[in-house]
Amino acid sequence: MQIGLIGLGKMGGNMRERIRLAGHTVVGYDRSPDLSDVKDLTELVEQLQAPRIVWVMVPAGAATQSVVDELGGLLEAGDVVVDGGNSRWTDDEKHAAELGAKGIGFVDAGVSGGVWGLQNGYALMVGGDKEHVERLQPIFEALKPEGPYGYVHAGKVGAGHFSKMVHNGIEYAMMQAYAEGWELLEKVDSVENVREVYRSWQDGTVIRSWLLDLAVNALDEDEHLDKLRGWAQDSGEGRWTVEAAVDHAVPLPAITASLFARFASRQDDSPQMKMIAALRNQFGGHAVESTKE
Ligand SMILES: NC(=O)c1ccc[n+]([C@@H]2O[C@H](COP(=O)([O-])OP(=O)(O)OC[C@H]3O[C@@H](n4cnc5c(N)ncnc54)[C@H](O)[C@@H]3O)[C@@H](O)[C@H]2O)c1
Ligand SMILES: O=C(O)[C@H](O)[C@@H](O)[C@H](O)[C@H](O)COP(=O)(O)O
Repeated sequence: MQIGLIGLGKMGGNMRERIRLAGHTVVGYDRSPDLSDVKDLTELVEQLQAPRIVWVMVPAGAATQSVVDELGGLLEAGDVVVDGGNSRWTDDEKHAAELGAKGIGFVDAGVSGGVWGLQNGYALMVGGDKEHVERLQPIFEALKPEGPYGYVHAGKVGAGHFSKMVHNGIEYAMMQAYAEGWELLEKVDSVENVREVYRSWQDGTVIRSWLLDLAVNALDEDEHLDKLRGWAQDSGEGRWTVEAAVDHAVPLPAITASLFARFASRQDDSPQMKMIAALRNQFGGHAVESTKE
C-alpha cells in the first residue's frame, strides 16, 4: 500500500520507518528539507496513485489547519486525509466538512506511544466513517502494537481525538500521583532509598504501569532529579479534557488538579499565595515573609 505522510518529527519520522518496515511505500514531506522525501505537498500528491491516503502528523492547531487547507486544494474526490496529531476533537468535524465538500474523506486518529512507538507500536484511537477507516486498515495494522489491543475504531469523526484527549487527561492525573508520592517519600528520613521503592513497585503491585517503569528509568538517570527544574509545559489535551468536563457537568477533580499543578509549576512565586499570606496577616496577625531585595 502507498501512503503520504506529512510531518516527520519525533512521531512522523519513526512512523514512516515502522510503516516501511511493514512493506508499504511511504512518501514523506516535512517543511524541513533534511527530513523530507519530496520538495513540497504538490510533489507528494503527484507521487501517490489515486485514490490516495495522506496522514498528517504536524503540531495541532495552525500547522494542521494549513496542511489540511493545502491538501484540500491538491487532493481529489475519493482520497482520504488522516489527522494523527493531537488535534482538538472540535477541529475534526470542521476538517471533515471542508474536505467532504470536495468528496475527500477524513479520519481522526489519536496516536499514543511517543518516541517508543517505533519499537513498541503506536496505540490508535480512530474516528470516522467505516468505509474510510476500513481502507486504512493495512496502515493501522503496521502502526499498532502487536497483540489484540492498541487499536479502536471509537466512533464517528472526532471520536478518535476525543478518546485520545481523555487518555491524556488520565495520563496527567497518573503522572501527578506518581510525582506526589515520590516527593513525599523523598521527604521522610526513614525511607533511605526511594528509587528502590519505586523499582520494587514495578512487579506485583496494584500501581505497576508503564508510567511507573518510565519513572524508574528517569530515577536511574538522575536519582533525585537534581538536574531538572520543577517546570512542566502542557500542550492542550489536559485543558480540553477539563473544558469538556465542564460542558458535560462531569466532575474531574484529579485531572483538573493535575492540570493546575502544571500551571503552578511555571510560576516563580505565587501571586495567590501572597493574597493568602496578606489576609492571614490582616485577620490574625499571622507572620508573613517579605520578598528579598
Ligand atoms: N511527541 C509525542 O509524544 C506525541 C505523541 C502522540 C501525538 N503527538 C502529536 O503528533 C504531532 C507531531 O508531534 P511530534 O512530537 O512529532 O512533533 P515534532 O515537533 O517533533 O515534529 C513536527 C514536525 O512537523 C513539521 N511541520 C510543522 N509544520 C509543518 C507544515 N506546515 N508542513 C510540513 N511539516 C510541518 C516540523 O518541521 C516537524 O518536523 C503533534 O500533533 C503532537 O501533538 C505527539
Ligand atoms: O500518548 C502519548 O503518546 C502522549 O500523551 C503524547 O500524546 C504526548 O507526549 C502528549 O502530547 C504530551 O502532552 P502534554 O504536552 O499536554 O503533556
